[in-house]
Amino acid sequence: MTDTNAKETFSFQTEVGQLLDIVAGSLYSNREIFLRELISNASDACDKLRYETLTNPSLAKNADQFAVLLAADEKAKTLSVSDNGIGMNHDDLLETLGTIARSGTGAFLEALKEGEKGEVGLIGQFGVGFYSAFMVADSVDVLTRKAGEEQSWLWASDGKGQFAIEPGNRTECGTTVILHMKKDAKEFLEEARIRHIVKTYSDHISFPVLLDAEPLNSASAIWTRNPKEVTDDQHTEFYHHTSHAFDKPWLTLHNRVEGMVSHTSLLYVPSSAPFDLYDAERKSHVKLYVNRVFISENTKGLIPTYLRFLRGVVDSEDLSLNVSREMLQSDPALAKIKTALTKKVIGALKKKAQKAADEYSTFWGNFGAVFKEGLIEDPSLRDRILEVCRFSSTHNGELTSLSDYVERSKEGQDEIYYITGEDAKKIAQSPHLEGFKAKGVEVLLLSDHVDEFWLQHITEFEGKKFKSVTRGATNLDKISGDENADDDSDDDASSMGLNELIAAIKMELGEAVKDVRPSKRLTDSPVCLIADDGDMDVNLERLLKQHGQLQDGMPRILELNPDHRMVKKLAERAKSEGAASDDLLKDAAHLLLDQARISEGEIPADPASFVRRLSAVMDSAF
Ligand SMILES: Nc1ncnc2c1ncn2[C@@H]1O[C@H](COP(=O)(O)OP(=O)(O)OP(=O)(O)O)[C@@H](O)[C@H]1O
Repeated sequence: MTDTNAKETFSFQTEVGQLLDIVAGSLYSNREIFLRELISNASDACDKLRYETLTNPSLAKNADQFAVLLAADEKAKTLSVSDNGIGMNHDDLLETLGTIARSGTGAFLEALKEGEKGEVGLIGQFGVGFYSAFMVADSVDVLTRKAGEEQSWLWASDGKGQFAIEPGNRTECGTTVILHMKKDAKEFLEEARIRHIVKTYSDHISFPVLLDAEPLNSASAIWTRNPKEVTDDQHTEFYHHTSHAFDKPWLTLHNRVEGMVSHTSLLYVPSSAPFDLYDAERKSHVKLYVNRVFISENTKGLIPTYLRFLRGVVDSEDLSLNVSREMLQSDPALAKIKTALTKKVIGALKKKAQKAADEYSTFWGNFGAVFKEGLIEDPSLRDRILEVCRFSSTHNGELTSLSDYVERSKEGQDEIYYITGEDAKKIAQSPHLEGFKAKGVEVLLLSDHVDEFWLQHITEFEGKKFKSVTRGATNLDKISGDENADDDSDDDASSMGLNELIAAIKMELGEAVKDVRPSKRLTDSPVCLIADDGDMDVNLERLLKQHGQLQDGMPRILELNPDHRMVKKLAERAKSEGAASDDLLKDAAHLLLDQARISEGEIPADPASFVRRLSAVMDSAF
């Protein structure tokens, strides 16, 4: 229990202390953003209380009159920001105004650690929330009372390592933040300055922001305005406010849908990837409003998880206000909104991809891996999703669509070739590609984990089957390739001794390989490993092993390049008398297998034996 009469003193969390040192000492030119942050918090508090009053109307007497009040006292040198929102109790104060609550603040500190001191200028972009008050104030008081509770509290700090909490004397719920302004920050007490700051940064706030009872902002939710009347700067401010991001929106989608389930959506695609994009929870971050009433930050069932990079709001008057957040998730109307939004977003991406391929590549670099999850998750929209997917390929350094790939495919080519792996640069160098490159046959280079998985679900595109170049036999002969690049390897395997070499290698390697055979896909490298047609692709096997979902891999097929000088020499040796007891041939069999493994980025199965054999072979060369 808290002793309600005593004044208690606490130390800030270490990171807050560090942050406050930076904030308080900064002669930062954009200090005015402190007001944006405080108004944003006040507006969030009103949103929260308005939601609570849906189920408990007695919580707010003036539920229709939520507002943010600003008051400047030039004599006392104080500026106060008040709201009649949810308020905070003793525990809330301890939890939030003493620790780092917002992700942006943590990111700011990280950037600061990595970067130069000059990066302090980034405060404006990151926004450090409540703590930015200390850029302009010597000390800050917070007088607050939580809705539904009798006790109010006064939090006070000079931002120098400690803060105090004691009982306060507030009669209504809500919060007042009182800033005791620094000498050099008196400008922020001037009416004109305040008016300008609010208009610049907080016009989108949907509650009235009043200075001496005079409204300073439009106080209409930005998404309810005519899209043509919202400027880019206003969008950016709203995007920052609603998503706690600090970049600019790459794409803005503002739509109104009338019909069975009417709704307005204002969605943003960020221009850089948010921190939590790959969090296990895969949360959506689009806020749901019902008839202007804020419902939830992360409503499940509103946005598909593969569009979790979207930010913004959706507001519908056709959802019920009188059900819990959980029940709302299973409302069929919500599912209809989700489908409509998804189609809109994919449609807009398609347009961007067609009209601004360069920009689209940047988007794809940020979010492509997440977006491709939709190929698995959303079978009903698979074709539309596939249409806007882009892939690296051996064609050139640019991304390609599947349709363009198909258009470029060679005569007789009825497959879409791909190679998967973890590192785009490495797979581009893979020996498996040699034969394809020589024939000018394009191969998709797929380096996202998700690629392995959607390829299990989608087997063809425009009548052409997807085919891994690291699995099964290749049929490059039937494809008419580029001039002079045709394979003219000597097929007389027996006269070369190739059959004998293959037999010797098989004998020596035993069950370590599934088969040994001449290769059609190699031109420069002597060997490579291939998965058999029915077996698991090499990269998928590697991924599953990494995640502990697979113990042992399948034996692979070892392919030899019959045109390679070393293979030819070995073949000659295999043909000669005494081959059966030729130690060098035996060592070479193991070394070839290890070499194929190494070229895939793996380590030899038995590194000690590998080194011994390598030494023996090198030794015999001198
Ligand atoms: N006026 C207020 N009324 C009620 N709670 C507030 C108010 N101002 C701040 N808080 C509480 O303090 C917390 C910390 O605020 P701060 O501005 O530092 O970060 P934040 O607003 O949580 O960050 P983000 O903007 O990323 O959500 C808020 O989450 C909120 O719980």
